[in-house]
Amino acid sequence: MSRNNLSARGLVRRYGGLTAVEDVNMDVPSGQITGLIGPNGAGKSTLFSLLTGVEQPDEGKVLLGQRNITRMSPDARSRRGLVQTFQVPSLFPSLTVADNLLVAAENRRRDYAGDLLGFRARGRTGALQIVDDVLASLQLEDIRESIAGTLPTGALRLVEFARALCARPDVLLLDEPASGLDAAETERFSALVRRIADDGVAILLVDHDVDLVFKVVDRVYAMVGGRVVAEGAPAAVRADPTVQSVYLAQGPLTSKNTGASPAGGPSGGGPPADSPPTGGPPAVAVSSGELR
Ligand SMILES: Nc1ncnc2c1ncn2[C@@H]1O[C@H](COP(=O)(O)OP(=O)(O)OP(=O)(O)O)[C@@H](O)[C@H]1O
Repeated sequence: MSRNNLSARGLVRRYGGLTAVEDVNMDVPSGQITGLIGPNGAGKSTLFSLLTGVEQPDEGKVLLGQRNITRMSPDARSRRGLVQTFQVPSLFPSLTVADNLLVAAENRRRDYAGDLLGFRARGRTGALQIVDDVLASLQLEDIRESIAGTLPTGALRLVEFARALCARPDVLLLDEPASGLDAAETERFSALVRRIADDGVAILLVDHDVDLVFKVVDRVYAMVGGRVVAEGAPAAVRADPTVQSVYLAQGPLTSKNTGASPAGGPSGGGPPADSPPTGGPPAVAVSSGELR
C-alpha cells in the first residue's frame, strides 16, 4: 500500500540573531529509513521540532504527502499519520502496557485503510485488535499487563515504539530510540525498524549512535551549523570530507569518538510522565562536546 511521504522545503528557524535551521530541504520517503546526524548545536532537534509541529518555521514548509501541514499542531499531524517517539518514553507510568497502547490506537480517529503488520482496524474493537497485533508482532505479549512505570529501559523503549505503531503511522519520527538499549536490544530494535519500513512506513531516525544510524538507514542527512552539508547513501556521507572533518577531528568516524552514550541519551526531551502521548516538547540540546 502506498503511504504518505514527509518532506521539508526551505525550512528556516531563527532564534534572535541565531539561525538554527537554515534553508533545509529533506525527504523522508515511504518504505525507507532516513537518518539525521550532526554535532552538538547542528540544528537536529530544531529541525525535528519543525517536522513534528512543536516549533513553527520562519520560512519554508512541511508536507505530508501533497498536504501542507506547516501550521498544524503536533496532535493534528499525529492524527494524520505523522507519529513520533520521544527521547524519554511518553507512556503513562501507572497504566498497563496494553492500556497505554490502547490510548494511542484510539487517538487516531481516521479510518485506517492500511494493513500495517498485516492487520486492519475499525473502531474500538479494531483498536484492541491493533494493540494485540502490535504486541504479538513485537513479541511483547508477556508484558501486556505490566504497569509501564515498572519496566526496565529496554522494555520501555520497545513499548514506546509499540505505542507509536498503534497510532498507525505513515511517517514515524524516532528521536534517540536506541538510547539506553544494550547491544542485543539495539540489534532487535534495528530489525524491527527495518520491518516497519518494509511495510511502507517512512522513518526518520535521529540517534547519538552514528554507527547505528549508518548501519540501519537507507539515506542519511548530515547537518552542521543549521545547514545540511551532506546527504545520500550512508557510505558516501560517512566518507564526505566535511562530515569527516566535523566529526573526526580525533580520528575515524566511529562510535568511540562520537560521544554516543550507551547508558542512555544525555538529553531530556519528551513530555512529563503523565502527559498525553502526542505533542510533547522538543528534544533538549545535549551537553557540549557530544556528537550525534
Ligand atoms: N529555544 C531556543 N532558543 C534559543 N536558541 C536555541 C533554542 N533551541 C535551540 N537553540 C540553538 O539553536 C542551535 C541548534 O540547536 P539544536 O538543539 O537544534 O541542535 P542539535 O543538533 O539538536 O544539538 P544537540 O545534539 O546538542 O541536541 C543551537 O545553537 C542552540 O543553542
